[in-house]
Amino acid sequence: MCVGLDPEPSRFSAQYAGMSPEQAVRAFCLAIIEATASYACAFKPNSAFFEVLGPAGLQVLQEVIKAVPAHIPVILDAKRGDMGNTARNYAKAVFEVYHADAVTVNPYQGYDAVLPFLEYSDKGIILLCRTSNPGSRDFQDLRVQGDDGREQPLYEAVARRIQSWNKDNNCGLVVGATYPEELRELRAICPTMPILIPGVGAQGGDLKASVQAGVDAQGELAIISASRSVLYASDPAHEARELRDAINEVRRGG
Ligand SMILES: O=C(O)c1cc(=O)[nH]c(=O)n1[C@@H]1O[C@H](COP(=O)(O)O)[C@@H](O)[C@H]1O
Repeated sequence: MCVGLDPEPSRFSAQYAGMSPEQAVRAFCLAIIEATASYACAFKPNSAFFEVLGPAGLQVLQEVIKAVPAHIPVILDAKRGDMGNTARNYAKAVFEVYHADAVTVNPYQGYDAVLPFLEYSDKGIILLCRTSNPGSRDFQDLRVQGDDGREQPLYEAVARRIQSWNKDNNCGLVVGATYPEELRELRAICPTMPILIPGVGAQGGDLKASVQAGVDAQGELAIISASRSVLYASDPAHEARELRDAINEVRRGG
């Protein structure tokens, strides 16, 4: 169970009223980390919610990442993707300025655009494959000829190609919980890759189907991520524990 940190001050409770947006976001995120850390396998701050605060937001993002206990990985959700020297700067920013342990990357620009991230061989590079939103069908479902010569949806071709990029065993996939059938296919194509699975909770993804389809043969490596359903619950710690327990029950065959 990964807690997504997507802080929206307009949704905060009254205790944060009177603070500046950046103070409120800092205090809110630190409180969420403290309340949920014992149930979380990872935290996933989404950079948009910090960038929107202006320069102070980037400072807050740094502080929030630092506040996560050292044994829990931080996935910076920034969905980066650009060519050569730009990608090098994005990768350096993510890993050397913000000190994230992993990052979400858009693979659409191809290998050379992802390589600057992959070269951080001790960091996680989690590549968008089958995203959770309804519009993911627009391009990701298009039929293409894959490396194996077979016609297949683009998301499958992406997953197969990423297998060949995974020389340092540091790649993962993003597959939405809203598409459990596709998740099952992708787990079969990538049996040993971690899969980040957002879309449970607010987006209505099927938790049981996603866990069953997303885990590897040992019942591991499915990172089920929820943001709003945990952050804005009346008791985030309770919500996080319930989600963690529900995931583990399915892993045990429940
Ligand atoms: O990369 C992601 O994390 C991501 C991929 C995807 O396909 N769908 C998706 O919702 N996300 C992110 O996961 C979070 C979902 O938030 P909730 O719907 O509130 O749980 C947001 O930060 C999204 O940007």
